[in-house]
Amino acid sequence: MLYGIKDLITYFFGLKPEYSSLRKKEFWALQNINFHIYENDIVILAGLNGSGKTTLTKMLAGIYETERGTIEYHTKIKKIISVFAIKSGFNPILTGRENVYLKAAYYGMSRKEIDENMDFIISFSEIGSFLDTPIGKYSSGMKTRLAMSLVLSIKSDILFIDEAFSFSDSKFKTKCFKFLKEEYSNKGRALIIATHRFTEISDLANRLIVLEKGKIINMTVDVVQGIKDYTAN
Ligand SMILES: Nc1ncnc2c1ncn2[C@@H]1O[C@H](COP(=O)(O)OP(=O)(O)OP(=O)(O)O)[C@@H](O)[C@H]1O
Repeated sequence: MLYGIKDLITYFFGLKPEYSSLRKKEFWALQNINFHIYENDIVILAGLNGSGKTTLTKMLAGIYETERGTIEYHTKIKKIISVFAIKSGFNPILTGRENVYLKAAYYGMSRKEIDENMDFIISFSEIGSFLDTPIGKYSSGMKTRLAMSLVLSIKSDILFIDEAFSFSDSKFKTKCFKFLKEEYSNKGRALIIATHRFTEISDLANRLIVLEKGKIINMTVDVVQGIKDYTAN
């Protein structure tokens, strides 16, 4: 916390903190990371708790800045959507429908865009008449369904998903994976999923990146073998 305050003060005066070495108790959350994401890539980010998946995803999505090194986008990218804590941002006293408008605004969507996407969201989520029920009465899985249907309705060039399927039933998960494959494997877009449930999505991905203590320890196009090696170790 002390370092954070010191750094904030430094930033406040328009400077960037530069340290030649780590301060006491600091460590690199990510180090020597180097890879490309291509059009039509569906990449699984795997790794143990604390290996750096979320940090990397947030950096790629532009939420965290890099302290060293660069992230370059070579193609024209109009929309990047990143999904962390899929169920967050819902207001329990508003209905599902009202919450869709609220949450979609966080993703930068206009009212017109949401109106256009609403039919898809209703049919994909399959929550039926619950759409006009306060979301506080929803189960965790129903909230996930609604939030995920909203995300999938948005035509993003790059989609980052961090552990978003935990509360979904297997039927909905399968439907999402099928949709993601159709949408992200051949339309010039890209999908990056950080997950511990990679066996469920091994068919979906064309690349696997395994992180350990902030470093890439395996990067392979043989996703099935990569997952076998990862789980064996
Ligand atoms: N805001 C933060 N401040 C300080 N350290 C952080 C912060 N966010 C993450 N870390 C640290 O960075 C490391 C990587 O965390 P990260 O959340 O990226 O791991 P992860 O692979 O996504 O883990 P999990 O599988 O548990 O979600 C961890 O040691 C974590 O404690």
